[in-house]
Amino acid sequence: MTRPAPTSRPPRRFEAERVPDAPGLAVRAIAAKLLAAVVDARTSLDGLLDPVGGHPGLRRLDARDQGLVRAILHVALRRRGTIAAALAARVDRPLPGNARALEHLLHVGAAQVLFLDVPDSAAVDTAVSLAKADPRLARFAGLVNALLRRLAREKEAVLAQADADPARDCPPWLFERLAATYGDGRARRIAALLARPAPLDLTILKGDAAAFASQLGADLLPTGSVRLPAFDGPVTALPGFAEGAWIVQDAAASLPARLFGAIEGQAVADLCAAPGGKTAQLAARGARVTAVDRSASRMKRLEGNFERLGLSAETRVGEFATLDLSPFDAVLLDAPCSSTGTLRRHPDVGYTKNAEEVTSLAGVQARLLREAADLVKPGGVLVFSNCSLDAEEGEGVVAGFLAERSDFALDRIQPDELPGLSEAVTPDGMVRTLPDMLDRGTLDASGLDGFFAARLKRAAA
Ligand SMILES: C[S@@+](CC[C@H](N)C(=O)[O-])C[C@H]1O[C@@H](n2cnc3c(N)ncnc32)[C@H](O)[C@@H]1O
Repeated sequence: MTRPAPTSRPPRRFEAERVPDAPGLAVRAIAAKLLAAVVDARTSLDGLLDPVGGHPGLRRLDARDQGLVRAILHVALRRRGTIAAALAARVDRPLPGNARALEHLLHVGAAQVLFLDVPDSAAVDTAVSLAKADPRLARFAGLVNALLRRLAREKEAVLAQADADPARDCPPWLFERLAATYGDGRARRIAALLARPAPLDLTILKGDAAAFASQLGADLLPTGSVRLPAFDGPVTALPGFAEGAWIVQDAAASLPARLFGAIEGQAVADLCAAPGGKTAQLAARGARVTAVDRSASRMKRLEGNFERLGLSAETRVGEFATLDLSPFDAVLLDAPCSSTGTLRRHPDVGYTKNAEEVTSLAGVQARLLREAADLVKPGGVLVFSNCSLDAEEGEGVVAGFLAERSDFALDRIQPDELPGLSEAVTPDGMVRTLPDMLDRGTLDASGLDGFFAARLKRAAA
């Protein structure tokens, strides 16, 4: 990248396509911009970080620097409450309310100082340089310097207190809902897990999971998934990737497809299929799968994944209720939801979603469940699932459906269907995983995504 020619005009603020190219500066400038996009404009981080369609400045960085941007953003969002409190405790008076860019720059600096293996001097100096280069922030450069240096000096004290109140790092609207549903103590335990980086879980599609776990020195979970708690490299380098032996999938996300039991040779529809994790599980177990998704680009990803995995499925793009589909022996509806159960992997969700959206998504799910039910043959099975922590999107949707549809009944899931995770089976026979389940000794090795699943059976004709 070449440096822009010197200009006599005052420096412009950095735009997406105009970022500084001194070592390390672009990384922090982009991180601050993307943090603003998530927190202020509620933009999904996945879209911003996408290697193809994501932020243009990010795409120009090399893989290592892209990784650093991702790491800064993940920890800045996951630990947002701790960072905000640590900064607030070290300023004499509150930062000016309109200085959002200053706040984002400080959060990016503090995330590195407190939680990442980045030299303090690099974190502080880049923040100060960026402040000086931005006309809105130049007058705060001294404050940025003093505040981040003080944070670096007092890091140990901050970190010693970081886990004292797990609720602090949970977006307040979400904590309120968790506490209302699961009680204050449980909500705090869930929040403590949500503040940790997620382990890497693999679902083994070919071969023996136990042998694979021992080859990798990984943890074989009682659910059958293989867990690498602190994996930080490219998954493509792991054995079995090229052979399509496994998919990356949280242990909780692997459960809904398992609830169908033996499905070899059956006609199974996966109606919200892309990018295809659960579709792959169904196809690997010998079902004749029809995969539907309304998103053509996500369906392309499913097809790419299936190529690597050496699996096949019929694919259809469109809203499933508008397509000409004949009824199936079994149907999976893994519905779009608020995704709050995946916060550990997607820490932006707490800032891009809110309580109103939970209610509106529950309405969408209720409609999709009604539509999906019509695609189940008499005597057939329908599994409804999503990755929300919210009862309104799970138990509430199923209760509303059963009140309307006398031709369907709950097919109760038995605790022994989820070995090692029977606590996730509710008294009504549904699955509700919570992030504080699946204790594996340490916080970083424990937990799983929040997921909901119910199995419904249609009456025989
Ligand atoms: C939670 S994601 C599915 C994840 C997927 N089951 C997996 O395990 O990889 C929800 C998907 O539903 C799709 N979708 C939403 N409404 C739809 C509809 N009416 N018909 C088909 N697909 C839909 C979205 O495009 C999105 O890909």
